[in-house]
Amino acid sequence: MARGEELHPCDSPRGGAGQKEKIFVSVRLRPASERERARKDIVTDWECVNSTTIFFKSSIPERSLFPSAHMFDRVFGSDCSTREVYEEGAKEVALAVLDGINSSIFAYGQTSSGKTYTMSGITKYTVADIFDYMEKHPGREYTLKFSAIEIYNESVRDLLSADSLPLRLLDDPEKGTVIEKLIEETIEDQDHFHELISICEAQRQIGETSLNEMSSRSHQILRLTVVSSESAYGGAENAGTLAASVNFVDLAGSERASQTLSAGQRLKEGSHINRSLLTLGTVIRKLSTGRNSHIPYRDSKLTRILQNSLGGNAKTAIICTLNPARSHVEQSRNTLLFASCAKEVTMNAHVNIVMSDKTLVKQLQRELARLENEMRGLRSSTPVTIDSAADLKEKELLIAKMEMEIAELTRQRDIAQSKVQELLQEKQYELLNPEERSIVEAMTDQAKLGDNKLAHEPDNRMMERMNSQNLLQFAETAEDNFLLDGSSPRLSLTANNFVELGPDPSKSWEDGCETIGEDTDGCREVKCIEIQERPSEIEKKPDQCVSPPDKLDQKVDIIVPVKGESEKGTDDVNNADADVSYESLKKKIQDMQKTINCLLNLGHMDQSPDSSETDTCSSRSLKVTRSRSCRATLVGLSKSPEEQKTGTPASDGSYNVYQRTESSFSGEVPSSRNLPRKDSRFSGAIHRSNSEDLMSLRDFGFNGMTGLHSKTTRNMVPADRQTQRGQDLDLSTSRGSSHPSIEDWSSEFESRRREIIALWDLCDVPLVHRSYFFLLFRGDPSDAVYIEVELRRLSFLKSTSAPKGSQGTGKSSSSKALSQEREMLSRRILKKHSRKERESLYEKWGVSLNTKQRSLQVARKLWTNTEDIDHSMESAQLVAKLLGMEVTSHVQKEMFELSFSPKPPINKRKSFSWRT
Ligand SMILES: Nc1ncnc2c1ncn2[C@@H]1O[C@H](COP(=O)(O)OP(=O)(O)OP(=O)(O)O)[C@@H](O)[C@H]1O
Repeated sequence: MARGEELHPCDSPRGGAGQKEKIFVSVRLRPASERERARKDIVTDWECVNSTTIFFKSSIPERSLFPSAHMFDRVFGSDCSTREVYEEGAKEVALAVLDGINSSIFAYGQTSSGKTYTMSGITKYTVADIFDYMEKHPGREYTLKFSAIEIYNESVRDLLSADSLPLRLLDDPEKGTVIEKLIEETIEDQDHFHELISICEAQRQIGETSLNEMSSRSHQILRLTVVSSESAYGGAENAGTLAASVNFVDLAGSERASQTLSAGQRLKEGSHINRSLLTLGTVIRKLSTGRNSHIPYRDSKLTRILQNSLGGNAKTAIICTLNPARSHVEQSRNTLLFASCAKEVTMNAHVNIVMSDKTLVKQLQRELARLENEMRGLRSSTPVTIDSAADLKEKELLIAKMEMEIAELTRQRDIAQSKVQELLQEKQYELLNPEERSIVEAMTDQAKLGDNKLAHEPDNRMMERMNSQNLLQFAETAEDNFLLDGSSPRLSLTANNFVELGPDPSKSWEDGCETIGEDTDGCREVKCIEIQERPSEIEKKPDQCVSPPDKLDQKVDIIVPVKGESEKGTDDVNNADADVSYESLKKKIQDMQKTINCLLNLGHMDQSPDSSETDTCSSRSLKVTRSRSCRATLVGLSKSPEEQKTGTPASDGSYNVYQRTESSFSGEVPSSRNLPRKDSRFSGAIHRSNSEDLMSLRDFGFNGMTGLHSKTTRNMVPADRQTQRGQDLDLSTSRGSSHPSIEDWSSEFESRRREIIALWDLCDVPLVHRSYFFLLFRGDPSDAVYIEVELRRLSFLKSTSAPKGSQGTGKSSSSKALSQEREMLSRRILKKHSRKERESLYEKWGVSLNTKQRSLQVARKLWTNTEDIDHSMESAQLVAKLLGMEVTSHVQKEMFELSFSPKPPINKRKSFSWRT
């Protein structure tokens, strides 16, 4: 059985650490020796009647008056083994040392009664059990130390020391009495311990031989000290090092000096022996009374050294040994008298934890926290509760009053707001030209055709937004206007701006102002494309782009009444049937939106040579119309010839395909059938069919570029396949094929490179750039995208640097749109810089700071000075749009990102600088 479980103080039947308990007293009657039996002296008057009672059965009449029965904690008869005595009379106390409790085992009795015989066995068994326990608990660290002293004639001698010099006793404020210079041997194993015991016995016999051959007249104290590491006890809560000692005290014979001593040296010896024994008796007797009287520990070396083991912090067991011979009956009776006294002594043992400073601090902190909690508890239990309740009631009244005030103020504010709105609406309406008024009236009529009650609310919101925008415009500075104009996502009818839906129309006019001011992105193209790709979601998304009529010069903001998600809450309050009519309302709003689109596109279509745009009103699949900015990204609105025939997407539907003619810079506009195509996947590319394609290219100012390829059509490299460098690239020279051969690409590459070289000359591109480009891009299929970028870039440079009037006559409107697009992109890029940074850039670029005309300059500078903008992917994408490319495929993204990277990678191809 594990000793810790068996003898832990808490589990002990005799009480745990810190609890009062009596000294465990047992009596052992040794058997008669052979010699004693031979002398017929064995007649014994003692009989152990049971395990706790020894009986005196004297046949001598004069002794019959003595008490005949004595009870102790345990009585061992002559037939009991030492093992039994250890197990039942000493083990529990001895092994308490493993739990950090000091303990002592005394052997008391007259000479030759068996003290040494018993104590040596108990010491041996104890050590064996300690080692056994340590082996069963390898995770704990134990240190076992051993020391041995002999007290003879009130002189303390170290039995482990070779010399016989007496040791001094010192008083330590913490430890009590300590023996100076006492040797403490660390015991490695049981064999080591037995060696040490042999040394002690040898030392003791040397002394005894010189003094008294017949009897042991000295007191021997063997001390085992067990130190266990912190982990051995209790975990973090009770962390600390345990340190305790167990004393095995083999006392000198207790017979009276008169019986053994006569005179001279022997008398002195006897008095000293008795002094320790007598003091021990006195101490035990005084302790047994329980009175708070003086205990004379310091009267002898023995009691002084064993002070703790006798009346303090220790567990103690006393084994009183009896000589069975009738001739020693007096001494035996004295021994029993001593045992009876000792039985009454109460001890107060507790665990000895040697705490580290850290542990002590933690414990003190815990104690402090506990005391603070107690104090708080005391405070809270004081009669403050009445005041608190009164305070609470007062505050509740105050809150109720404030709520009423808030409600009144809100009502007044609403009234004021509605008055302001009415005034602004009137004023705004007056500012509209007749055509704009008719548009607004048409919108209003359209709304009135449905549910008047429901239609009014969006109208009001629309006007709110109009008003808010006007207010905003007046508030902006020139610098802010430059960055905000065209980038806010509101619907704006202006000759120089595109039309786009604004933010959530359900928000108040104050919110609208904030939203407009904050939404600098303004890029709704992606949403438009998503809607296009997932027709089922169209009706859920109010964001639609409307192309503005170019002839409108005056800037007027019109908010199309659109029901947003957040509006539902208002309807719930204002209209009990809101949930039921929500779908119908949404449909009406969509119809209205369609009407607006039609109205607005009428103006636009007047200028368009192709009437396919009218499909935006009539075709279900083309509900989403576009602003000019959207045009750069909206794709796939029209079906390809293949799709028209089969009803399925053309080719594999996975890459950008566009076609160009080879007659460079001719300025001719290709027919709609030869314009770039785009299928759904790369929705951001600029390629579209028919009129969309035409407008797209015009808008971006790529007339020269499209004309450039008028003779030989070609396909762009599929973007997703560009990621697989080294693999065959599918190219085609025919419109219907999407898988061109390597031969086709080679001739294509040569042709394009010639174009590039020609453009370099026209654009006066530095030789360094030309050299790098020429060396790096030498016809690998994956070069297609780089070649394409360079061509576009050069086309742009050419178109923007060429003198006015040299770019063809039919370009003005698309050039204007391109200019607007560049402005918008430039603003978005520059918005990423602080005002200070922007101004320093303008200064660096020599761009005018005071008018909006600078936008074109800024766009051009951003085109050629990409190192001046931040290196984020978003900026790269915006610059890509400036280049007229849509960064949707992995390779393109990668390319632009790397082009912007301040630390170019090892791959030179990727690190090619696109700057001129
Ligand atoms: N229980 C016992 N069984 C057998 N022999 C015993 C027993 N107790 C003691 N003896 C023997 O009795 C003799 C005296 O024992 P021991 O030396 O232990 O007595 P003692 O009390 O220590 O005497 P002293 O006070 O002189 O040292 C020894 O020879 C020992 O072997």
